Amino acid sequence: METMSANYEDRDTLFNFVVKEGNGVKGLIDSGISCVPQPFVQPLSERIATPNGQTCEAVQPIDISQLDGPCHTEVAKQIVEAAETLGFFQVVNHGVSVELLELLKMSAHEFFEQPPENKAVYLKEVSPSKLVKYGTSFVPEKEKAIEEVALDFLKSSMAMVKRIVEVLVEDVGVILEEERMNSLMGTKMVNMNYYPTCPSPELTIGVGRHSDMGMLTVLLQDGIGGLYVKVDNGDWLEIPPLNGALVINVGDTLQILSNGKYKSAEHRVRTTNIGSRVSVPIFTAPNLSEKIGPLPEVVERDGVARYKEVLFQDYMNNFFSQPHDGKKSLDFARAD
Ligand SMILES: O=C(O)CCC(=O)C(=O)O
Ligand SMILES: [Fe+2]
Repeated sequence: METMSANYEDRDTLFNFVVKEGNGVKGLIDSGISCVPQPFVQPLSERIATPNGQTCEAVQPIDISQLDGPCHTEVAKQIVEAAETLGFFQVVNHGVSVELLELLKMSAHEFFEQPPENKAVYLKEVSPSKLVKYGTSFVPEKEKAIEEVALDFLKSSMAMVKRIVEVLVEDVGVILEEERMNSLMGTKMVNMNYYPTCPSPELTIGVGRHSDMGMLTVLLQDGIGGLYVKVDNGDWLEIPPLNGALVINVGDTLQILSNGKYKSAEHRVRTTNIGSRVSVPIFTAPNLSEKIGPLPEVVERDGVARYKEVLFQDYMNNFFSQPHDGKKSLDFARAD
């Protein structure tokens, strides 16, 4: 175990403490540092100076419960437009109980606020489960409570996710067979992110610029704020916390399938000094053996295939082989 006098300016010491020993960035903050160690200081171009972004029409929440009622056309249009422009939107009346969302946020805080030695048993090198890892997931036998809420969240949001994907796919004139739909959404993962209070938020970032690789991401964020999405003109727009709402964003796979119609959104997260923040994303992605490429009907209509067909496993390997760099991940599938 490191002591308070450890030299966190040294990359290796820092890596061992934060990653290998599983103390996380939270452990660093808890050790009493008053400034972000040099290796975490971001180049000017990556820092997020403004505490608040602008908000605009595009982030007004969509009442998804209206999708299968008399306003179907209107609501479907809102979803399609948001997916085509920002690639991000919020939904309310989504069928996931608001009590469950509250419980989830509480459980995430409880999990991360445990002493480091309790969390260390879930580190990926030692975790008893292949699917369950500290930083990405949990140990079912050991963390029954947290596993149950996370699973509930996953289960109760899936119908909504599928419905949104259906609406988006229908709008490009395609009806996917049940089997293909299930293969395209066969990989599901719930993460819990914890952003400790940061002594110098202006120097660093919570999560760097990236896009998500899958179909759609559902994200529960708490009231702290700090999630930004890149707009076409290069500005960053904050997706404001909205109690009871869920954030939905388009991933790379859906951009590829739609031949570029839907925008996998480049996003990033600011840190703050007002309090710790938790967020809980559910990622849906294809089965690893699934081939992904622009849907043939769309290519025919567009007259060009903007992406080539790739095995999702290869897409994912490439995605995780590089550090975050905006939407560079899509280059792997770009047609030459
Ligand atoms: O914490 C957030 O608001 C977003 C996190 C995120 O982008 C991710 O986990 O992929
Ligand atoms: Fe993300």
